[in-house]
Amino acid sequence: MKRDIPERALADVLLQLRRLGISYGTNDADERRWILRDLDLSIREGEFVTVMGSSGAGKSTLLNLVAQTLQPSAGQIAFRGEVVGGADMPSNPGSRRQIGYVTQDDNLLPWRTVWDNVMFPLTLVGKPSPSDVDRVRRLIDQVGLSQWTKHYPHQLSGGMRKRASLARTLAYNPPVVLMDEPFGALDAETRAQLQSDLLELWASERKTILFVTHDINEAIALGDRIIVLSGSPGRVVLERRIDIDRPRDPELIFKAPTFAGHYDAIRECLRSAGHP
Ligand SMILES: Nc1ncnc2c1ncn2[C@@H]1O[C@H](COP(=O)(O)OP(=O)(O)OP(=O)(O)O)[C@@H](O)[C@H]1O
Repeated sequence: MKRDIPERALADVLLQLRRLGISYGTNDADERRWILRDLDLSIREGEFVTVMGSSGAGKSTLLNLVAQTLQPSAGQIAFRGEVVGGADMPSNPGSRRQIGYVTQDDNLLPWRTVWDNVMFPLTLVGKPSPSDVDRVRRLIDQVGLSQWTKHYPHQLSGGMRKRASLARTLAYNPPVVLMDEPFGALDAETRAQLQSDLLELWASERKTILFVTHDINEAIALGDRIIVLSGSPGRVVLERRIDIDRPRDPELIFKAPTFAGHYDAIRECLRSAGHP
């Protein structure tokens, strides 16, 4: 594996995957098909990690393991040094609440307004406090939907629904946010705007983000670090730190002096992994 990341002290590691693996099949170990195997990854507090890889390499599976919606077949997941998930452990609803998940679909509830959709996760855990309400108002403002709080999802554009979905995920303030190709279906202009807005939100909220994308420009524009998964079973085959200064403008990221070097290295790695 090509790795340009120095070994880091574990002190600032928020999330650690240790020899993580998942397989499907019969109970006979020999017949199981491993989707991910022996995956080691440490993610620092506040880090933005983008995940790339060929189709079927296990990117969504990786997010589902971190979200604990899938049970690993091997290895462990540690959060702030404490093991919260593993092959021999039942899933832990308490640690799941540390994780926000923005999926490819926005998953907004069609019968609720924007305001009620964003409030929804908070209402699940009790009566929202005045500070919760303030936070939701601020998030809706930050994603540019203040004029749309009384509208229903079907009255919004695709980009606006993504914004509402992002605000809803951030509403309960999870330290980790997983994003699975959230902007994949949007037109280029909307996508660039959402990327910028996401970077602003990330800077103000200081979340730790694990973001899956098929778009090399997007991966470079957003990430502190890019990892590429490949193979069957999937493993990390490239890990690359993106040394481009922040704040970044996703639309002009190609002008950064080191952009071409990153782009070529990632493209080459994806090509040899069978990515079109
Ligand atoms: N329940 C399951 N049983 C068996 N195999 C599964 C199951 N779920 C996923 N897989 C397999 O796991 C592999 C990884 O799937 P995953 O969706 O994580 O890939 P991905 O990298 O996100 O792909 P894409 O880029 O196409 O979204 C695929 O080969 C898929 O067929």
